[in-house]
Amino acid sequence: MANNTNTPSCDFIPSDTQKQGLAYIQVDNLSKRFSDKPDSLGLTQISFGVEQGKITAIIGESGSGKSTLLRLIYGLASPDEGEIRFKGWKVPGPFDKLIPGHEDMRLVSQHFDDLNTYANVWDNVASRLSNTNLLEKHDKTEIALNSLNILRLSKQRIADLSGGEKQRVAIARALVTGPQVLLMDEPFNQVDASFRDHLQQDIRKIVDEIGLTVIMVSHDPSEVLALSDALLILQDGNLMGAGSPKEIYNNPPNAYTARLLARSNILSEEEASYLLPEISAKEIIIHPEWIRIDEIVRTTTPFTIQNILFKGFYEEIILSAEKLQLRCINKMPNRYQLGQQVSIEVLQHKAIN
Ligand SMILES: Nc1ncnc2c1ncn2[C@@H]1O[C@H](COP(=O)(O)OP(=O)(O)OP(=O)(O)O)[C@@H](O)[C@H]1O
Repeated sequence: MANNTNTPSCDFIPSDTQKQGLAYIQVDNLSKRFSDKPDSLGLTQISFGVEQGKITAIIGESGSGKSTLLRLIYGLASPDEGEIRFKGWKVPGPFDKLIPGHEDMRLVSQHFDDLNTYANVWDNVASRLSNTNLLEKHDKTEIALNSLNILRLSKQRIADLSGGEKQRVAIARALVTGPQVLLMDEPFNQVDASFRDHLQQDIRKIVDEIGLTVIMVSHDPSEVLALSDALLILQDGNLMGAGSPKEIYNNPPNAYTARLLARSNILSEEEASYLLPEISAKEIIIHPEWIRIDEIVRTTTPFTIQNILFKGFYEEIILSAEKLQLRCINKMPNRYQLGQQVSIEVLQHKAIN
């Protein structure tokens, strides 16, 4: 579906020249403020590159600037400072074009605003294509519906579909014109857990088969860790981390990232001195699975099991000792009782200075 040429489409700024040696999508020193909302943090001096044919996920708390960043990449808003380049060319902003939005990209928004509720699935997707070649229009629509596994829903009205099915139509509608970049804002928001996995697998398959580049916004750590090739972590408009999910999860650059991805224990130096007296650092990150419970009490100041939360095949255990409280994972449910005293071993930690 995607067409991978290096020449600019008609989507370029006439005075611009193509810069060489940049990432497929290169964001440099990007800042955005909203004048009608002076207290809003917008985005502050963000720089990163996006690789072609990969899934990049932008994750952060609500209001951290995820959707703003996606809209800037697409060209629906213009930066106050910095620039965004796609294949070396500046992405035109809303004042550079009659219809904002880069021609080689498609944005699937959170609320399916794009779909015609009363038209059927086929027409919603086919209507993106011109009537100059009806056979080609038919084939492309069929391919797009097939790739999202919704060909069987062709005759159904959008109004009669589930949230997950609507999401599939919205993606098929975005892909039918063969964009090179697909931007998705919270794509799995309205999809329940069992359908989510299938949709994620379908998206991965499309990315691998046609070399599509995907940038998606999410606030769900399990989703981004499982699906993305690269992660961008946003907090209050600042880029707090960038890298592969494994790298960032196992070696979080800061406490915010660790809390967001792993619901980590973040200990102050004083708190940490109780557990890891040999470490001197401003903060110590300990993921819940980096703690091992030892039933034999080996110290004079043991931990007490305060709470045991049933999570299916594992338990989340809350431990406390003096002022310190820790969350850890127990993969052998029903082994411990509330109030039981235990020792713990910290298998791994990350010190932040
Ligand atoms: N058009 C706008 N005008 C004024 N303020 C805006 C506009 N768009 C976004 N903001 C503000 O910018 C900040 C970032 O918003 P944004 O929607 O990008 O965050 P987000 O991380 O996507 O949040 P959520 O997860 O809740 O969707 C917020 O304070 C928001 O109110």
